[in-house]
Amino acid sequence: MTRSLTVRAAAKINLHLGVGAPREDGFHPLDTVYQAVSLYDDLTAYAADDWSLTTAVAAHLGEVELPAAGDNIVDRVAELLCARRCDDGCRPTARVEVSKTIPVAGGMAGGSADAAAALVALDRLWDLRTPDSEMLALAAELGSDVPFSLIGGTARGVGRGELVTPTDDFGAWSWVVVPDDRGLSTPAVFRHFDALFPDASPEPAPAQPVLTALASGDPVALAAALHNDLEAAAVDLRPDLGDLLARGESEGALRGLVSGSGPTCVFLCESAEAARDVAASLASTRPVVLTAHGPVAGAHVVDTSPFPEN
Ligand SMILES: C[C@](O)(CO)[C@H](O)COP(=O)(O)OP(=O)(O)OC[C@H]1O[C@@H](n2ccc(N)nc2=O)[C@H](O)[C@@H]1O
Ligand SMILES: Nc1ncnc2c1ncn2[C@@H]1O[C@H](COP(=O)(O)OP(=O)(O)OP(=O)(O)O)[C@@H](O)[C@H]1O
Repeated sequence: MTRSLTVRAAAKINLHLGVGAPREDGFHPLDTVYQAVSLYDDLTAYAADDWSLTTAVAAHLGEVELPAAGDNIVDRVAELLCARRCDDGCRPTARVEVSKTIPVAGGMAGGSADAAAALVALDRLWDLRTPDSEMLALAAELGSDVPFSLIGGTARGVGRGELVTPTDDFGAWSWVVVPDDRGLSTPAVFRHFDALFPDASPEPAPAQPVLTALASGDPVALAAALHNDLEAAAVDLRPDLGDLLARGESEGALRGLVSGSGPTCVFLCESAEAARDVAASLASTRPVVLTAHGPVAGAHVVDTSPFPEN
């Protein structure tokens, strides 16, 4: 029987996204608070003699183009892990299948989740035993959100978002998630932020109000503290998002927020029941409305077949 393992990785919401003026390397300094929420991609890696990758996107997310095998972030993970952790001259071999339910190009770190899942799965399949600190460093090379996708839960991110520290979170938070059938490009949203705010401070807005609200466990306090500096840029590029945010709040959400660089909009609700009610109301005019809860775990193994214990 072929050895295989499946790793699951979650989407993220930025509860706080403070963005400073761009650094010399073009990246923006961030002070952000990530929360992993219960929308997942599953990645299964099978032992094989060659390298192959297939992706499948959940039907409800519509017709979306993902980069072809060879250009996918999962290919980059395999190359990087092999180059840094395998013997000279080795090449990546595995058959990898990615099954996506995280909206694509939606501001919920779908590609980053797949990268984190691939790091965990291939490290285990190839028995590399990469230390956690090196896994986090490799994750940071792959993308600013990837270290958070590894650790999950609720965490503060600084630097360009890649320097993550778990934070206290005493709540069980209920979300409505409204994806959009047209993605927004993350670099384009950051560029639009620069155009709208040419005098932005180099120091991003501090995350303290959200950290305090998380420690209270009170949804009303968290709703008041939610903050996203990219929201104005995303809404300026896509004014319909502003209408959606207002509508969710009028239907009973405590607060609507663009997720990261958008265009997915998320709505914090008082309870799971309230989230179901808001979702049902929004579903009368939107093709896809989901509910989710957070925080949930980072990239973790959910199935092995048969796989020797170390
Ligand atoms: C918007 C967020 O999702 C919030 O968590 C992230 O900042 C984006 O994270 P990501 O998609 O993992 O981003 P990366 O793959 O590292 O970078 C993609 C592009 O986004 C822009 N970028 C990203 C992160 C950052 N701190 N400043 C930036 O300006 C840059 O144009 C970069 O070329
Ligand atoms: N495995 C993958 N899954 C999804 N997108 C991928 C993958 N590999 C590469 N991409 C590409 O990466 C880009 C960003 O997609 P992704 O779904 O990560 O967006 P996002 O959620 O907005 O990211 P973030 O919130 O981290 O900025 C898209 O152009 C997408 O086609």
